[in-house]
Amino acid sequence: MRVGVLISGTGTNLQALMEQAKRPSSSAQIVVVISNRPGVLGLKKASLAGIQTRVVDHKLYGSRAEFDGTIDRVLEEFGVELVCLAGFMRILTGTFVRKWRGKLLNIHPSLLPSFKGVNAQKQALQAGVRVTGCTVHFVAEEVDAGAIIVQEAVPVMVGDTEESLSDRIREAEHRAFPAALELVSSGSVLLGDDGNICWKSQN
Ligand SMILES: Nc1nc2ccc(CNc3ccc(C(=O)NCCCC(=O)O)cc3)cc2c(=O)[nH]1
Ligand SMILES: N[C@@H]1O[C@H](COP(=O)(O)O)[C@@H](O)[C@H]1O
Repeated sequence: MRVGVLISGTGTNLQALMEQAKRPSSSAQIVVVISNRPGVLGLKKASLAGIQTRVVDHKLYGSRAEFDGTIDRVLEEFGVELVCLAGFMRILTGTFVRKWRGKLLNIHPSLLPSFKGVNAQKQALQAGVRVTGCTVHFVAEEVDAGAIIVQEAVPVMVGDTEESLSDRIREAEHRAFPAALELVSSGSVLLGDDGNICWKSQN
């Protein structure tokens, strides 16, 4: 399946997805990486891997609709069938999310539905939970509320800072996101019409 990855920064999740897609057994082929910010490290990672990159700078657009419309045009240009949000930090419009329903995956650094939104790791520390983690989900219009595909638990250690916890969660992200990408690109998992996860029996 032809995959597009949207990034905004470092691209450590992108790196994990690219390594997964390179494996011979993978059903995914990453064909384009799009960043809403120019010059980020993730773009260099993609180029080093020989993957085409595009920058769609949200600051150059008068509206979210126009920004999303340009992203959509690039995805269509590359014949993308599945989109991964890997550290992508712009909220997408309902029109875009509806068009790509069931073809749009996001990674969030908490066990949803706990700790939605930005600074999820900080919310976990402030709540005093002993276990947090990461979630890969289908993107719905409501932020961080889509059907859950894969989760991985991560322990909170005594003395953890936002940084030490984020590093530990990110290691889990780099396992969870590639696993979810395979499940969806191989057709094992899809988003049902009722909005719930549907696991296709492979026999
Ligand atoms: N409609 C829809 N779109 C999304 C876009 C990105 C992400 C990634 N996770 C994100 C979750 C939250 C934010 C956020 O609140 N950023 C500050 C406002 C930035 C802005 O003004 O755009 C960004 C990405 C998830 C979603 C989602 O669940 N639904
Ligand atoms: N979605 C969130 O964006 C952060 C940065 O991701 P990356 O740019 O290192 O892939 C990660 O912590 C991820 O949970």
